[in-house]
Amino acid sequence: MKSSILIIDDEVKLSELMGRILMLEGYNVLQACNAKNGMRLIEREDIRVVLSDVKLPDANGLDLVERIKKIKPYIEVINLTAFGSISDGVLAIKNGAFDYLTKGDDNDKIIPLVSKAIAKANLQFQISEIQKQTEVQHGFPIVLGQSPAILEAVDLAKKVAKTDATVLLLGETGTGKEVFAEAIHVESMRNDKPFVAVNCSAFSKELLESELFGYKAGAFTGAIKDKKGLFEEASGGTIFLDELGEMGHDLQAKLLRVLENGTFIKIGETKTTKVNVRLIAATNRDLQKESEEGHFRLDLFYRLSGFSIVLPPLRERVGDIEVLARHFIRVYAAKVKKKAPEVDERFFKLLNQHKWNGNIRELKNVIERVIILMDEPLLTPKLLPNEFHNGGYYDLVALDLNSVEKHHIRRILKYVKGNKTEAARVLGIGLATLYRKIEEYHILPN
Ligand SMILES: Nc1ncnc2c1ncn2[C@@H]1O[C@H](COP(=O)(O)OP(=O)(O)OP(=O)(O)O)[C@@H](O)[C@H]1O
Repeated sequence: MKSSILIIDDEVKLSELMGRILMLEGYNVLQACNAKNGMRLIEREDIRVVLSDVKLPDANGLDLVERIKKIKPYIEVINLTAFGSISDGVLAIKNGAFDYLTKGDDNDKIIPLVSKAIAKANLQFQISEIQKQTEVQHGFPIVLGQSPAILEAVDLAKKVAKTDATVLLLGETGTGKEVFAEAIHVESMRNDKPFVAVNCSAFSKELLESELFGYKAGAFTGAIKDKKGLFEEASGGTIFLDELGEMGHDLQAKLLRVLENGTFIKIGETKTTKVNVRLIAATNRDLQKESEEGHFRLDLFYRLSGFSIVLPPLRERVGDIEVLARHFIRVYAAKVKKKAPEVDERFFKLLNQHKWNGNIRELKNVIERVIILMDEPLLTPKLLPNEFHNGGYYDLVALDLNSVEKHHIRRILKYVKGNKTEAARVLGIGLATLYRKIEEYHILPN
């Protein structure tokens, strides 16, 4: 894409000549004969460099630098000063201009100077875009949405963030439990210390213990030197244990001890280690039921459930789907360096009707796919996968939710040629959850 340059000068002939020189260099050139028109163009157009005369009919070009930077800080301004007016040039740079050119005298300097200013402005523009995206990725602003259910969850989370209480986040897969956990950490007094997230289902039971609590050299074959566990890594900060329901009974006992008195014993060690870590746990399983059935320690369940926050599934916050979708559209369009597209209203209508079993993660993936597929700056329903359309996959099978889930898992397993790790990633669930569902639904290998 060509970079745009704006020339603000009431001397039309000179400005046209400069414009032609710059156009021949491949730039897109816009012109304004006074500050008012220039500012209007700056607001409306994607301009990176401004060449502005110092003596404009309605303003002083030196003061314009500040006004421009106020609305688009990445734009670089080059002031055009009258012959012999060094003081203007000095003042221009003092005011934040990139440089100055003496009118009629510096024609051979224009191109290299503009090219340097463009390079700097483009870099600043990219940085400001990245900052815009990361700004919303911390704390509660990231928890997008206005539905009563999510506002209530945010309110609870903000209140508990200021304390040191253990928090249990409950909600289906992809509802944003990890996003919430990090937001609680960011809003807490511990935010200058680490936030360590662990997905318990990603490790075997034995490995999980050594990951969390570490071991002493010689504790088992292969334990060549002492290893710090993630609890120690999170020292002073917060540890987030996702899919906690996957943890074995022995480890649950060890976790309870850390919660009760802040100590644990490393594998192969005899003395205790002390840690000061806040715990946030999450699960998409019914821990109360599992505790009553003996699959989860009741004492640990009581200890954890002191402060629980339920994250609503996306289908219960339909009003937020468009807000989230628009956010992901902006993020993914920027990622593939495309301009954020317009969106056909029917596109949102289909999104609102969808069941979203994979919740926000599913929505995010659908939007990423759509942005990759789009080849015009308009999102239409035809870019959405089959299951969004009448007569699509789910309508055809039209079965109860469990059958649809079973059918879908089978379909994905076939798609990834039986690779369970890949299937769990595509489905947006933990590996252990996938194994549990395969067993539950008696899904046979293809
Ligand atoms: N409010 C939000 N705004 C933007 N993105 C979000 C939001 N909530 C969740 N996401 C995105 O959705 C995806 C799923 O979120 P997250 O991992 O927090 O869910 P989860 O409930 O922990 O899922 P699981 O139970 O499967 O681990 C992530 O990619 C996350 O960035």
